[in-house]
Amino acid sequence: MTESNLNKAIVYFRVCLASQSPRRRELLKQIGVDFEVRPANIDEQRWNNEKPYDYVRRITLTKASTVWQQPGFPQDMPVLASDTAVVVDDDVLGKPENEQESVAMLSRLSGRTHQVLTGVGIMFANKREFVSVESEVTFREISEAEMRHYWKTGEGRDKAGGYAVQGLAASFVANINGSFSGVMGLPLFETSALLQQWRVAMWLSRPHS
Ligand SMILES: Cc1cn([C@H]2C[C@H](O)[C@@H](COP(=O)(O)OP(=O)(O)OP(=O)(O)O)O2)c(=O)[nH]c1=O
Repeated sequence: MTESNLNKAIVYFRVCLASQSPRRRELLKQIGVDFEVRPANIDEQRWNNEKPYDYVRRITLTKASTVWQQPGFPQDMPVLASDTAVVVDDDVLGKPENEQESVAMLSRLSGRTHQVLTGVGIMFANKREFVSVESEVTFREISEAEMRHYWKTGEGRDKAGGYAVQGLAASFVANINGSFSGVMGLPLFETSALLQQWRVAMWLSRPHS
């Protein structure tokens, strides 16, 4: 394929983002991808003894396939989905529903390093691909008063692990080793590489004159 042909292929590659997350929308926009949004709304319950990686992979691919199978979904558009898990001592922290849960989660993260695992999946017809990125995030010690104040700001409410690195919780984060965008919900380097691979594969599978 010549470079000019590949550039033409880029023009008609639109994806569906299977997510209700405003962060994922913002991040995908940042790398210039043309997309529409259809949330998957699936049951995100973790199975007993399911390893964090297996959990993130299953949930990511279930989000993608749920949207792909929606009645009337256009069968010429790939679906992109993602899932983020905050992992501490092999436990996956969910999203806190009240102040008590929020304080309990932040107490587990205070003064130590945890992992944030984000998966990205893409699905088109019978093809699917999955990649994941694990980042190590180190929090300084956080006082209970700070945790309670943080809950009241509302920022931790719909976030895995009860915090958002892109907001006020940046002042808790002493170090990140990995992908900042991955911690925020969509690892941009890996997402863009995945889309680039697909762009080439889809271009090659089209009839050309
Ligand atoms: C750790 C962390 C998570 N988050 C967010 C990203 C995700 O929106 C959310 C993780 O929950 P997810 O279940 O991965 O995503 P979601 O339910 O918000 O959206 P959908 O399933 O429809 O795609 O937490 C941040 O915004 N910043 C952070 O620092």
